[in-house]
Amino acid sequence: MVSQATRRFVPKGKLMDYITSMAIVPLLVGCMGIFGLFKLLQWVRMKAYIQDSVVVITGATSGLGKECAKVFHAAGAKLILCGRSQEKLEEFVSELSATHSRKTHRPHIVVFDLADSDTIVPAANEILQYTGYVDILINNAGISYRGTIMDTALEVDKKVMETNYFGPVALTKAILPSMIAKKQGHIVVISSIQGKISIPFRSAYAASKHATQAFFDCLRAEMQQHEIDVTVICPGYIQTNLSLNALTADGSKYGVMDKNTASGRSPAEVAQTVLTAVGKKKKEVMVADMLPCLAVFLRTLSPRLFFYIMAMRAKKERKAKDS
Ligand SMILES: NC(=O)C1=CN([C@@H]2O[C@H](COP(=O)(O)OP(=O)(O)OC[C@H]3O[C@@H](n4cnc5c(N)ncnc54)[C@H](OP(=O)(O)O)[C@@H]3O)[C@@H](O)[C@H]2O)C=CC1
Ligand SMILES: CCCCCCCCCCCCCCCC(=O)OCC(=O)COP(=O)(O)O
Repeated sequence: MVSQATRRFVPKGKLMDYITSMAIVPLLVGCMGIFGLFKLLQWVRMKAYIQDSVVVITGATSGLGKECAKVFHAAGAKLILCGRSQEKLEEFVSELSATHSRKTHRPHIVVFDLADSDTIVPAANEILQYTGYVDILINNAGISYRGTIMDTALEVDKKVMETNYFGPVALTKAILPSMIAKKQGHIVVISSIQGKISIPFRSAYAASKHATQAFFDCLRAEMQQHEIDVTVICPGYIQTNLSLNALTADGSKYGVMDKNTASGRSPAEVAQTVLTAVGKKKKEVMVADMLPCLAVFLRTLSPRLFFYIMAMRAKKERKAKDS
C-alpha cells in the first residue's frame, strides 16, 4: 500500500518541481521589472518636482547648505541662496555657474542674518519680489554650542535660539502666505538627532533643535489642508565647520574641529539624502549611524537608562576636561 502511494506521489512532486522551477525565473524577472519601473517612475516624478522649481536655501555659504545648493542646482532648481556674507555667496555663485549646463539656472543671492529679527521679513519680501513665489524653502542655517549650563551667559542661549529657532520660524511665517495662496509649497528644516535627544554640554543647541522639531511637526499637521508639505531632516554628525563655528559659554567661537564632526558623514552624501527626501515628500528622515538612532529609541523606551548613560557621559567629559 505504502509503496503504491509513494509511486503515485513521486511523479506529481516532480511535476510540481518542474513547474516551480520553470515559473520562478519569469516570476523573479517580472518582479524585478515592476520594481525597476516603479523606481524609474519615482525618479522621473522626483526630477520633475525639482526641475525649474524655486528653492530657497539658508546657510548656503558653508557645509551642508553649500552641498544642498550643489545638488539642487544640478537637478535644475532656480536657487535663492541666503547667507550673511555677500562676498562668500557671490564667490559660490560663480563656482556653481562654472558648472553651468543647459538645464541649470544661475542662482540669485539674498543676504541677511537669521539672528537679527529685523532683517527677516525684508529678506522674505526681497525673495518674493524677485521670484513671485517659493516652491521649496530649506531652513538649513544653524549654529552649535559647547558649554555648561551654569557657566553660559543667557545671551548665548538666546543667540542660539534666535539663529536655529526664531530665525527659521520667522522666515517660514513670512514665506507661508504666498504658498497658501498658491495651494502649493514645501518647507524643509535641517534639525538634528539632538532634536530628539539631549546630550550634556549642548543645552542651548539641543533645546533649539527640540523646539525646531516641535514647531515643524505642528506646522505639518496645520498645513495639510493647504497641501503644503513639511520635511524634517535629523542628521547625525556631518563633516562641516559646525564645531569650529560653535559658540561657547561666553559667546566666543569654540574653534575646534571635533573628532565626531571630522569622522561624520560627508555633507555631499547628506545633501543627496535631502534631495531624495524632498523629491519623495518624506515627512521625516534620520540620517545617522546606528548608535545615535538607538539612543533615540532608548530615550523613548527606557528614559531612566538613557538619563543614566548621559549622566555618566557628563561625568567622563568633566573629568577629561579637569585633568
Ligand atoms: N555638522 C553636523 O554634525 C550637523 C549639522 N546639523 C545642522 O546642519 C545645519 C547646517 O550646519 P553645517 O553645515 O553643519 O555647519 P556650518 O557651520 O558649516 O554651516 C552653517 C551655516 O549656517 C550659517 N549661519 C550661521 N549663523 C547664521 C545666522 N545668524 N544667519 C544666517 N546664517 C547663519 C553659516 O553662515 P556663515 O558662513 O555666515 O557663518 C553657514 O552657512 C545646521 O542647522 C546644523 O545644526 C545637524 C546635525 C549634524
Ligand atoms: C540599546 C542600546 C542603546 C545604546 C545607546 C547608548 C547611547 C549612546 C549615546 C549616543 C549619543 C549620540 C549623540 C549623537 C549626537 C548627534 O548626532 O548630533 C548631531 C549634531 O547636531 C552634532 O552637533 P554638535 O555641535 O554636537 O557636533
